[in-house]
Amino acid sequence: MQGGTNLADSESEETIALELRGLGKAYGRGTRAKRAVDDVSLCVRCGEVYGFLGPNGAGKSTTIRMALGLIRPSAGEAFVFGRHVTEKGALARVGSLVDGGTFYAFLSGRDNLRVLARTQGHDGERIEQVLERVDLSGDAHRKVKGYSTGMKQRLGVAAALLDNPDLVILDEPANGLDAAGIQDMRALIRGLAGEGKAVFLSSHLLHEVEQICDRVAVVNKGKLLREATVGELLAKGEVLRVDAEPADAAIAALGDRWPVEATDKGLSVRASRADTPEIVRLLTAAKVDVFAIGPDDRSLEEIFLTMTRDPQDA
Ligand SMILES: Nc1ncnc2c1ncn2[C@@H]1O[C@H](COP(=O)(O)OP(=O)(O)OP(=O)(O)O)[C@@H](O)[C@H]1O
Repeated sequence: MQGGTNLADSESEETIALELRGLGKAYGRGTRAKRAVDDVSLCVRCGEVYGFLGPNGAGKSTTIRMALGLIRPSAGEAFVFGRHVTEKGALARVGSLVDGGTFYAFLSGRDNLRVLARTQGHDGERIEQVLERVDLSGDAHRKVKGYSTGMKQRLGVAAALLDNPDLVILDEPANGLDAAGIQDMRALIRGLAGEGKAVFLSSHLLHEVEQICDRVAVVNKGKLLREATVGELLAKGEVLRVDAEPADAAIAALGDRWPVEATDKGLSVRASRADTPEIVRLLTAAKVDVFAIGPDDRSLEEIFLTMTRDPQDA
C-alpha cells in the first residue's frame, strides 16, 4: 500500500510531515514482554512544533527511533511526508537529533559537520549558517572532546539542520543546556516552525513544552494519554476549581452535568464561569459546603501530574 493514501482528504501529504499509526514496541517475549510503546497514533503538520511529553521511561525515545526507522515497530507504521519510513529515500527531508548526536571527539565541531555534509552528498555550504544559528561559530574550531554537554547538544541540532530538512525531530533538545541556552533553543525551534518546517520534539520539561509547542501529546507507560493544543490542555477559562466538602457528595452532585476531576487542590470542573450560580445551587441542594469557586489556573505541570499519576499511588 502506498503510504499517505489513507490520509484525510482535507489534508494533503505536503502538510502532514509525520504520521504515526498505531505504533507499538514490545521488548522481551511471552509473559516477560514489556510494552515500551503501545498504540501511539499522531500527526505532525508543517509549520507546527509538536511536543511529545512524558516522564522518564514513558516511551518517547523508543517512539522517535521508530519514527526514524532506527528500530522496527512490533505494531503499526510510521510515514514521513506520506512515505513509509522504511522506503528508500523517505528520510531525505528529515533532520534529527537522537541521543545528543554522535560525533568524532578528536575532530572540531566544524569538521564534524564537514564529514556529515559529505555523507549527505553536498559540499556543506550551509555549515557556517547552521553553526551561527546554534551560536557555535566561536567554538567551531575546537575539538568536540572539549565541548560541554550543552555545546554537543547545540552541535547536534546544527547537524540536524545541515541538510535544510522540512521535518526536524529532536529527542530532548533542552538536555544539558543552561537557562540562556534553553532560551536560544526555544527561539531557534519557533523560528524553524515559522519557516514552515515541522518540528517534533520530546521533552520531560513541561515548562519548555508549554512555551514552544503548538500541540502536545502526553505519554506515559507507552500510551498516549491525550493529544491537544497547549491551550486546550490548560483549558483556560473553561475549567473551574471548586473548593467544596465533602468532595464525594460534590462529585455526585455535579458529575452528571460536567466532567469533574478530583485534584490535590479541590475539584476541577470542566464548566464555564457562567455555570457558577448553577454549580452553587446544585451543591447547596446536595448539602455540600462551598468554600470557594474560581477559574482553575492549573499549570501544565499540575495537569500532567494528574494525568500521569498511577492510581495505585493515590
Ligand atoms: N532495548 C531495550 N530493551 C528493553 N527495554 C527497553 C529497551 N529500550 C527501552 N526499553 C524500555 O522501554 C521503556 C521506554 O523507554 P524509552 O527510552 O523509550 O523512554 P523515554 O520516555 O524516552 O524515557 P527516557 O527519557 O528516560 O529515555 C522503558 O521502560 C525502557 O526501560
